[in-house]
Amino acid sequence: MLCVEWNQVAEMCLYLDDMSDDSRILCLCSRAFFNDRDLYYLGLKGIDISKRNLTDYGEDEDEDDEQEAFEVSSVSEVTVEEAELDSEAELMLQMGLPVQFGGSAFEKNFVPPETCVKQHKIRKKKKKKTKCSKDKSIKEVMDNITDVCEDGSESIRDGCEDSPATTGEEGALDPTSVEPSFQENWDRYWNQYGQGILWQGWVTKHEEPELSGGEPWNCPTTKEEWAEHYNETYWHYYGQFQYWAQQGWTFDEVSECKDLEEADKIPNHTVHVPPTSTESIDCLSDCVNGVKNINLDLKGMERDSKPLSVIYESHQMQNPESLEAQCPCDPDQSEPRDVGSADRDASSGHTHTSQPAVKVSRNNSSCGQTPVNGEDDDEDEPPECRQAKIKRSHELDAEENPCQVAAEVSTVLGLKHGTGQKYGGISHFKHRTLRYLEKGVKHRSHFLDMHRPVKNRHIFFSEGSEVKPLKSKTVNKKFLKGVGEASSDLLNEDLSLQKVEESPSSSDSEGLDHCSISDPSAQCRPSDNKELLENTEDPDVEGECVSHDQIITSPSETTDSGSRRLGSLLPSNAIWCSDPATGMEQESDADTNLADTRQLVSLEIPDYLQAEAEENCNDSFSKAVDNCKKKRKKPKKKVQSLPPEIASDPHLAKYWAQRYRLFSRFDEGIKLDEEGWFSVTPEKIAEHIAQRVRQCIPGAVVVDAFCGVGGNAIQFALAGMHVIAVDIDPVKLELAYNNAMVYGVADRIELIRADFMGIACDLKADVVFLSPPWGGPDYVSAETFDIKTMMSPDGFEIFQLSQQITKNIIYFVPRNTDVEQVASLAGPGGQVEIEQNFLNKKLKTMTVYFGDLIRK
Ligand SMILES: C[S@@+](CC[C@H](N)C(=O)[O-])C[C@H]1O[C@@H](n2cnc3c(N)ncnc32)[C@H](O)[C@@H]1O
Repeated sequence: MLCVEWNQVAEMCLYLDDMSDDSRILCLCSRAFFNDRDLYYLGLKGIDISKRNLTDYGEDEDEDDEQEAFEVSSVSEVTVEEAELDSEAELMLQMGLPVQFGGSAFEKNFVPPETCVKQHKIRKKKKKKTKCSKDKSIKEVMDNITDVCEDGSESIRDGCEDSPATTGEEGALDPTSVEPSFQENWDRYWNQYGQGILWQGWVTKHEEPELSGGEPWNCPTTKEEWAEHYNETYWHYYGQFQYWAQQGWTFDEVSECKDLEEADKIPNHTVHVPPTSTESIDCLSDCVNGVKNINLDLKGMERDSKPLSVIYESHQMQNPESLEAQCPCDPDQSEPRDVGSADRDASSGHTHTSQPAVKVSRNNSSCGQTPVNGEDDDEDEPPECRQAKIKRSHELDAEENPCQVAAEVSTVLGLKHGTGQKYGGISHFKHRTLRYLEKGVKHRSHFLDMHRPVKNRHIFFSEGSEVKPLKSKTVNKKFLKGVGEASSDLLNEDLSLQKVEESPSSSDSEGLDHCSISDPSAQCRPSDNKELLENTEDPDVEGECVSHDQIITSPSETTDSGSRRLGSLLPSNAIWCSDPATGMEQESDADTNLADTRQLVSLEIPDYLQAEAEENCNDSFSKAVDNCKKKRKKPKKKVQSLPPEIASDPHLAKYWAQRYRLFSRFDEGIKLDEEGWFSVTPEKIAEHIAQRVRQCIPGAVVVDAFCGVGGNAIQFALAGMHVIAVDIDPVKLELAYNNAMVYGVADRIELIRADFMGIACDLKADVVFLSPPWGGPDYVSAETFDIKTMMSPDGFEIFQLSQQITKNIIYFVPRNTDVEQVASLAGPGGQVEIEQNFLNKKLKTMTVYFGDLIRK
């Protein structure tokens, strides 16, 4: 299985100068969706995947629909979820999250209609049991926070007064007992947005809804599905709303100046959803009744399903972000600014004589923008469905709205347009066009988490106007830090730590240079690459070539003497993740290299939560959590004993829960060091990349220039490729070898210990895969990631060297990478494919393909 879904969403053209093909870089934007919640659940529950039939979890099934797959998974695990809630709550505590955030509310609350009533009863019963102890502890926590608020600054107090969490005793855990203000807010939200959300979701699932049989909620064939859809959507949004409300977020009522985004949500149909109580929406009948009064404009529907033919054009947009800030839509700006004219002046005399651009301008009369065509009847259509207009070149300047194009691309597609230096001497792009290749991109995108910037003024799924924040960020930060500390305490207390043997070695020690890992007795394999390697002047590269029997090859070989021998090979920061049976083999300070570590964002925890959880602590909360732990009557159920290096570092605990997402065969002896935990490519994504290469260039020789612990190299090998895996760190090579053995592909991977920058020009291969360090965990907090300045080594240099090997290059980059910068790598007249990788509907990474690897 490659991925749940792959599709091309847009074609972006970036023009250097005029609109000629020679000056154009064609950038295909695609999306790949993966679903590995099953593996995550396994990690949470400590189920050994190697003992389970993978098809139970949809692994080998043909999954056409990610959501469907998830639902199946949810249904099959409902009872387990119920039974193991305590252990999950406990784990969430250990992972630095308050228990009420344990798993998304949607995932817990969603049940298919047929089991709705039953599950509701179970839930109630379960709640009775667990509510008492949990609510007590949460109440204590909240009381403590209130204390802090009362002692604190006014801003803190403001946050406390308005926060539902601080005023409601039970609201955090029990949807049926949330305080009235929350329920009222939710009802208002749902009444306002529910209709559009429901319809969007339906349209997204059914590209061309069949309406011959009537409205989906009335039609006998779709009625049930609609009810499920309603239930699922309602609970999903309810969970989201509750979560964000607890964080102090609010939403805006739609005012008269409603932008088209909102209008797009409800294209020409009116929906009336009566106020919904939590009880009523628990039942299927109510689900159906709740949407009885929808009147659908069939004409609007038909219009919406027209094929796409829209191209947005931007002109002379050197700084999209600053332009966005100056958008005429901004109420603070009295005069719309013709940004194009400024640039026009700068490039005086420039005329647009090349091929006419096709353009549609979005109309928003409330924002003072003039419709391009003067017709109003397009206004209610989503932009991707509106009629395309051919525009003469001279019209461009007067009618441009570059800020909207930038905003469109950034918010709809989730792509970042930065101002970073371009590759190959390109100063900037003067023209941009964007054409959607997929119908309903915008609608679909609403259901994806692309980490759009969330300012503390709006609830994240609303795009309304400004409101004041209700929460105090200070409180929240302290609160979360407190959680982090508490979790650390819990970990240290709960899990017996094994004594760690420290390695006496240093990173300067000799290491693997260029050996085939396939042959245990191998000496350096004479190969083209080897010969060339010997010429390098880099002392690291010239490290002595060692035979395989100098390397520890499996956990069982890690005897005392083995450890000592390993110690001479490995740097002092090596941390071995042993399997639970063998325990830890080696650990030391682990400080080095972390600055260059790429940290994969926790796969379930919101980014900002992670960041905040690492800030200063709140002692009150720590105490409360300790109390909670002491008062719990039930004996604790350990999910699985953690390796000591995980147990001793709460930051790693979240990665442990995700171990099967990194390596589904983790329990068979996979080993990682600390950096490995952070930086390995999740298996589903690595598998997908490898399969793409296999399809384009079967049997290719692939250079994995920064192989790390082998996440990608293994998948390339599994896909039938020969892999030359390079890493500067000998520890990584040891681990990569071990992991390749686990997957049975060690004989297809050549390991080279070297600085890729030093040996690149000497390597020969069909494909180069680049997954360099992303410069530390902070990459994700940057608005836009600059591959030149934020990567180490310099991302441009890496690419330039790779081009000397082959044109078929894959660049694995952060999700917030400046797309114009990566596009510039293709050069004028060139092409590139930028693939966004979504794990469980969350944008995680981007994979950029060059050469023959682009899917046309
Ligand atoms: C992000 S990790 C690669 C992860 C890998 N794709 C995986 O799935 O396991 C980056 C790796 O690059 C290595 N590295 C850093 N600088 C290097 C260089 N100049 N040459 C070769 N490897 C380097 C680091 O040791 C690290 O293991």
